[in-house]
Amino acid sequence: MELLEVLHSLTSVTLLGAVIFLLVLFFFSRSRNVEQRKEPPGPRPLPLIGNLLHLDPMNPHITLWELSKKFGNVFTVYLGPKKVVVLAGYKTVKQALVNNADEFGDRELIPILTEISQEHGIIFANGESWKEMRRFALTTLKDFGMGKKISEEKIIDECQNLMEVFEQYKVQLQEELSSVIGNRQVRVEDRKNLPYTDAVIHEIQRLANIVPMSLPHTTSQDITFQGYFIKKGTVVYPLLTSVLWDETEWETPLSFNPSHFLDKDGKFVKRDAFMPFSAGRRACVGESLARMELFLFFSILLQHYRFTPPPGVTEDELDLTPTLGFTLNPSPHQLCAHSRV
Ligand code: HEM
Repeated sequence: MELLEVLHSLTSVTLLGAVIFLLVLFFFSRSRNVEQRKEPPGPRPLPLIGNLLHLDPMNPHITLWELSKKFGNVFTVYLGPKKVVVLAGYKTVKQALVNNADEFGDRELIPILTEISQEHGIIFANGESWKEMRRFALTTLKDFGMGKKISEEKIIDECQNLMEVFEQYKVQLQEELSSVIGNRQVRVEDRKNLPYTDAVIHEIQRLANIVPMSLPHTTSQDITFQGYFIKKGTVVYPLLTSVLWDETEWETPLSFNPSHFLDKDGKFVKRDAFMPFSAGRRACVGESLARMELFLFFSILLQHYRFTPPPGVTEDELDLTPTLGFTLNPSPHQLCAHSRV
């Protein structure tokens, strides 16, 4: 009987010891894991709503940009229950999208959109289908004449239609034609001789920042990035606002300054942090076409018209605050176009 009791108490002690041992083991392995898998920091989320209360719904990109100043260039926010890793600043966004293009190159698939597109198309697709469609789109755009004569003619036609619309309002002639362009038709090849116009267009794109959070990416595999562990399938926002307005890259990040793109002799200079079309394997497919359109529309319109606020409104009174939709758009407002010819 006594022997049984001794055995019984021995078993209890052994069991207790084993449990304590396992607990200690679990604790240490967990803390080592946490150490190894340090996740990007971020504001403390609330259950269900996450960090939604931290975000300005009208300007989420601005709030995220401000949060990056507090939590660093790689940080986590919860949009409701959804975890998002935000990448901020030119160097970090470039390191992720260009140097780690494969790991950060998948698109977040939004269920309703994938349902509609059946995962075909380019924007909301991944894998082989995306690769094929992207290649096809780029080839087709090239065949269609992206950057060549055919599309140039089409864009010029469109621009003339737009000018006819202005003409209907019998706009007033007020200023002379730009001395750089003169009276003849502007062509794409004129861009290199119009460094100031080119710099102004770039500066508008930089400051206007029309796709402020790019499009959502996801990680295609686990990755340790700048010392932080990011799990495969995590949604990633490359915060283009923080690139286009990066204080370490631009002399006057928040004010309009075409000199950002001009050297001391007035020649156009490219800037690495000019990334409105994003970068890496998911960068905008339509960049060349969009750049050509912007140049032709802008220079032809300015060649023919001088734009002013409507009578009774000063330039300072114009509300240029953009409205947030899929992209940042100008809010509707009235302008006067005064014919210059
Ligand atoms: C000023 C005009 C434009 C801007 C600022 C712009 C900007 C962007 C940005 C920031 C992205 C996301 C890239 C990323 O996920 O990292 C994108 C993707 C894309 N853009 Fe544009 N875009 C413009 C015009 C166009 C045009 C004219 C086209 C079509 C001809 C186009 C087609 C696309 C496509 C298909 C994608 C998805 C690429 C992919 O997921 O592989 N874009 N664009």
